[in-house]
Amino acid sequence: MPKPTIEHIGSYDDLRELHLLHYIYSLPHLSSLRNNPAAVLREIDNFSQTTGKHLMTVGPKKGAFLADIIATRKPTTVVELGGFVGYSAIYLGDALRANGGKRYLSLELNPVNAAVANLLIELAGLRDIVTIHVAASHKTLAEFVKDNVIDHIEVMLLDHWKDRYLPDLWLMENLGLLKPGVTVLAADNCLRPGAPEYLEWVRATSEEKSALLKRYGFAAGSKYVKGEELVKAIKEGKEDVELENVPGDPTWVYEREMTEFELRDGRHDGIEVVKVVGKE
Ligand SMILES: C[S@@+](CC[C@H](N)C(=O)[O-])C[C@H]1O[C@@H](n2cnc3c(N)ncnc32)[C@H](O)[C@@H]1O
Repeated sequence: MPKPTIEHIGSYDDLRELHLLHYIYSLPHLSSLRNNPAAVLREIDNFSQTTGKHLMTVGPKKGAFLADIIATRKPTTVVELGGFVGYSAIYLGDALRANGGKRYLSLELNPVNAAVANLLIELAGLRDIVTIHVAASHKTLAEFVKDNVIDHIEVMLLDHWKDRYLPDLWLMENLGLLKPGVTVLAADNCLRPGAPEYLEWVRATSEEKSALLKRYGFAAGSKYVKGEELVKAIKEGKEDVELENVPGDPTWVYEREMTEFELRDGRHDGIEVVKVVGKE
């Protein structure tokens, strides 16, 4: 009988996400990892060192930087786009709990990655605070609005595929999820592999952003359902509404800062932190 073909299992062709699970669950000291987020994170890092299989997690340095944002802002809810095997959810879910927060919502497209993450989050004892939502981020964000799961973003980690950073920001600009003086967006990998379109947008003036929208082919007065109309359509359960590529709102004003981190190979990556200031 021919083997069934499953086009995508994990994010890596060698299924290292599944090897990671075997590695962790074969550890002789597994019981010492239970309800111990730091120990689970240490073992995820050890897996890469021991096997030479790199995992695209935020890792300890960027994890500490992001945890500091949570300690400073003390959000009730954190949303992350791109959960992978749960490293950032464990790191930041733990930081959120330590700072009085209640919900860490992790959005992950790939169900196999989500299954791995769920087991590791459970092992770390964070089941009560971290939930994983399996779908493309734009769909889950719209569902959150429809079901009143969130009415604004407090702290968000953007760490999914880099070409989705900007369309998802545009969606949030339209859905009223950005709250001046409150919302902080931390976008990983802005230098490597890089998210140039996202950086260009959050650094542009409103005139420059209007010009960018034209460049992206959004003609003025085009028929996209935007802003409050889009929120209404989502709440009414309309299914044919465009979510994946909604033109951004050029009037949002952002303050931004890039923090650089040295990677294992000596090259640099950066997290762009954007604070929502208001609207022009
Ligand atoms: C860089 S990894 C995330 C790493 C994770 N934040 C960590 O530090 O452990 C990117 C993840 O984003 C997921 N992803 C990519 N595009 C997505 C989308 N549109 N919605 C949700 N998840 C997405 C991929 O399946 C992958 O697991």
